Amino acid sequence: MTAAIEIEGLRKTFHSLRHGRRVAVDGFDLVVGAGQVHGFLGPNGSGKTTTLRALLGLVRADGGRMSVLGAPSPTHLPEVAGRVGAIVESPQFFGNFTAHRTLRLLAVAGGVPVSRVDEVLEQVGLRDRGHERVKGYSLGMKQRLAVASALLKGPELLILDEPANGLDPAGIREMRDLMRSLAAAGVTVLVSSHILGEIQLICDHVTIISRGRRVATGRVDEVLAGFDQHEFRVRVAEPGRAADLLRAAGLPVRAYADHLVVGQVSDPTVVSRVLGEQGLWVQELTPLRPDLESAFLELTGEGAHPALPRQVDGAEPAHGASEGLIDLDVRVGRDRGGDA
Ligand SMILES: Nc1ncnc2c1ncn2[C@@H]1O[C@H](COP(=O)(O)OP(=O)(O)OP(=O)(O)O)[C@@H](O)[C@H]1O
Repeated sequence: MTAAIEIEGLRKTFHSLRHGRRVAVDGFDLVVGAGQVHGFLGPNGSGKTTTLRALLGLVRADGGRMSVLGAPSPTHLPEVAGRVGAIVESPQFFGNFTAHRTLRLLAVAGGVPVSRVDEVLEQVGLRDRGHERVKGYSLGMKQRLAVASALLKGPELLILDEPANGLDPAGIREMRDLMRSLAAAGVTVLVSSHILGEIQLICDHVTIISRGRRVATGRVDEVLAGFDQHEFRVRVAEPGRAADLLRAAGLPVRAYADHLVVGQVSDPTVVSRVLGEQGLWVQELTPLRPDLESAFLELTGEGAHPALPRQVDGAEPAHGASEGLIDLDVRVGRDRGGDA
């Protein structure tokens, strides 16, 4: 697998008079294969933005090795900068400019043919509104304009930090469709988010960070498989008696108002046979698949279950580069200051 992004052992600690020492990223590893749509998940403050900023040379890492499209980062980023689009936090645009004018200026500044402006406006679904002033745009439209600006140079790798942040459900759906169409066009996408349902719908791979460390990585279905407890929802007349029978057969059972949840079911016919043999006919027998949200909550500490693995991470570490700061054409939003 060709890696579009490799991070190995990234470390970053912030020091400030007000908050003292704050370890943001603590030996973090990430590998994004070319062609993947890779979700980068973590709770607030877990180190996602710091990781992306370090990768893009916007903050100096304390240690670790990184590469982008094979180029050691940040030292050799300029060599691949033209092939990478990135949006780290919400970019600011001049409200009095139209999207068209904004993009035209960015195209000229970036040495990109201005004919790209209409193409990217079309790509993000803003072509009809491209001659309106940005100050009249919804948040979702501004986010799409940000993506359009990152697409101007036709990047093969797109890095998006929380693109769905603050969007309403319609805006999130638009962003999801946009990312899907980019993926279909062969763009590798790394997208950070804490909106898990969206990530599950969009991404084929996922890496989960908690307190600056990777706690899971892999294909979404592989990560979820680690959390499959083979549970089934069972509806049956006389649920009390059914629960006793199933427990006597050695299966863990949780009773709810109108159904039972039976665990460790490797073969569902066992459930129907145990109950059917005693004249209890099963009305519903539905597998309960783990979703990314429950896996995330287990891995990041909230709702942790002692019986579940805390670490489902079996990936190989990445190999990358050294340190130093460079200037990369990245759309950056609010800067929280601190040491860089
Ligand atoms: N410039 C800075 N100065 C001091 N501390 C910082 C700075 N940037 C980040 N931090 C701290 O580093 C930790 C990780 O923050 P980071 O923004 O990387 O997390 P995140 O996962 O992106 O969270 P969110 O989803 O809330 O943006 C937090 O404790 C944060 O307060």
